[in-house]
Amino acid sequence: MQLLDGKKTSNDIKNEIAAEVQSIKAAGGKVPHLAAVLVGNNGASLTYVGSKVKSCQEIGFDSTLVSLPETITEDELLAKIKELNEDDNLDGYIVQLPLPKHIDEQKILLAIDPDKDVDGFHPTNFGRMALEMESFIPATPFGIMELLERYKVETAGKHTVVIGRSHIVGRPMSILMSRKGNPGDSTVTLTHSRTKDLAEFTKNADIIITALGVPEFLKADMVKEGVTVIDVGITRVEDASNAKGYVIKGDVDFDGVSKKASFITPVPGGVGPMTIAMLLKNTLLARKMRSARNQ
Ligand SMILES: Nc1nc(=O)c2c([nH]1)NC[C@@H]1CN(c3ccc(C(=O)N[C@@H](CCC(=O)O)C(=O)O)cc3)C=[N+]21
Repeated sequence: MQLLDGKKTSNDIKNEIAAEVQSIKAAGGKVPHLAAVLVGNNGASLTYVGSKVKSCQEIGFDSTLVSLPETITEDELLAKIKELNEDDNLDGYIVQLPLPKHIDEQKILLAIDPDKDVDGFHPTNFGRMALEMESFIPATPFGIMELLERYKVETAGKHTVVIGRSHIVGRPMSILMSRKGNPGDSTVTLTHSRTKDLAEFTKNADIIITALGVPEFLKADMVKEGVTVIDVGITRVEDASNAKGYVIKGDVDFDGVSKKASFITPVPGGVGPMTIAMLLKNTLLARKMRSARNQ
């Protein structure tokens, strides 16, 4: 069994990006600038946005945290987005999800300039991804593709089963794995909450990518020998014995499934850290695209 070490790989990627930032600086260019918009103060969101800002500092990016009150109206948020779109000093930004219920998420995502949409959530970027054109690829699926590539997991002709059809993980993942190329060229089954006999699919899968949010859902008797398992689940489970008051659980019963797997991601330290690294990679791409357009 080979562990797909997201923590180590994300550090490698961050070092590669940091080196590129140094050469941009040496050539007198502008360093990439990422902004994160955070509405309200959900605990998990604060943690993620915090580590995004910290990572920017580590690798020499400029970063801006736009912190807005939970009570902000949709129009006020749209005005803020217009401002970010027009800011010539900004290469890319993300609007941290989920947003408060009184705000229409789709309306917000549509307002983001696709050239600054480093999350790759705008329909333009999603469409470009599906059509195998150059685009920003959503950071979590992008991170999974990068892990598969760096660890040389064979995907061509393999049966990939994706669990979960969310717009930010499951659906894009199913598209990316079916695209031409390496990683890719996979035969994909996208399963979800209405799927009957899920285990009949997972038992026949060469690669399982699970983004469900149900702790330890995938058990050893649901997978075949030699399977590759990518665990995108991160659920905070209360645990008084832990200093933080919670532990993070993935969708996979790691102890059981890892005994049968050829490759497997841990949680934490798997897909999560890769997500941040690939967001930085998208921001670097955004900067290069802007400088090619002479801005
Ligand atoms: N617009 C937007 N873009 C996102 O990319 C986005 C988002 N909204 N909303 C929430 C999800 C979730 N997400 C994670 C990022 C890093 C870790 C991560 O680094 N996890 C660590 C553990 C971190 C912890 O202690 O909680 C790990 O798995 O090792 C997890 C989850 C990005 N998301």
